[in-house]
Amino acid sequence: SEQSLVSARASVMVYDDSHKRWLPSGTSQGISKVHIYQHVINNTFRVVGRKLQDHEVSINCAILRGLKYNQATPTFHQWRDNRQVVFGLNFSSKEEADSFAQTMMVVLDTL
Ligand SMILES: CC(=O)N[C@@H](Cc1ccccc1Cl)C(=O)N1CCC[C@]12C=C[C@@H]1CC[C@@H](C(=O)N3CCC[C@@H]4C=C[C@H]5CC[C@@H](C(=O)O)N5C(=O)[C@H]43)N1C2=O
Repeated sequence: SEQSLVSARASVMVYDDSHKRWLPSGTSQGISKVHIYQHVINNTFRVVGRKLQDHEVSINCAILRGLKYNQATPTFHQWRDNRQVVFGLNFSSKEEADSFAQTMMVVLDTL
């Protein structure tokens, strides 16, 4: 019932506001395969990432109207979820960052 619109390799990070530093998301560092999934029945979207090594879920974040997607650098993009958690994606390549961002912008336009 969910289809992947785009996938990209990225290191998923979460910003620790209290210590002003980025932490790897999940129990270990490592590259994830990060998708934007569309739930076709209720037309909702989310970002889901799983570590390449052990398939641990590194991100599972709804894409909601009004999300501000910041392309801080060509390979590091970031946004706040609706609980104000800041996620960062450190992409493995500029090409993957571009295709992910392009799909994200299209999704945000349809919300
Ligand atoms: C208005 C607003 O909300 N602004 C938010 C951003 C935002 C804007 C608009 C909409 C949504 C959002 Cl979320 C904001 O500024 N935020 C969100 C939390 C963190 C941060 C605050 C302070 C620090 C200062 C430096 C900067 C930073 O984090 N980086 C610089 C650019 C890439 C650089 C790349 C990689 C990561 C990998 C580890 C660390 C490193 O390279 O070692 N690092 C970096 O250093 C990265 N910060 C931020 O991005």
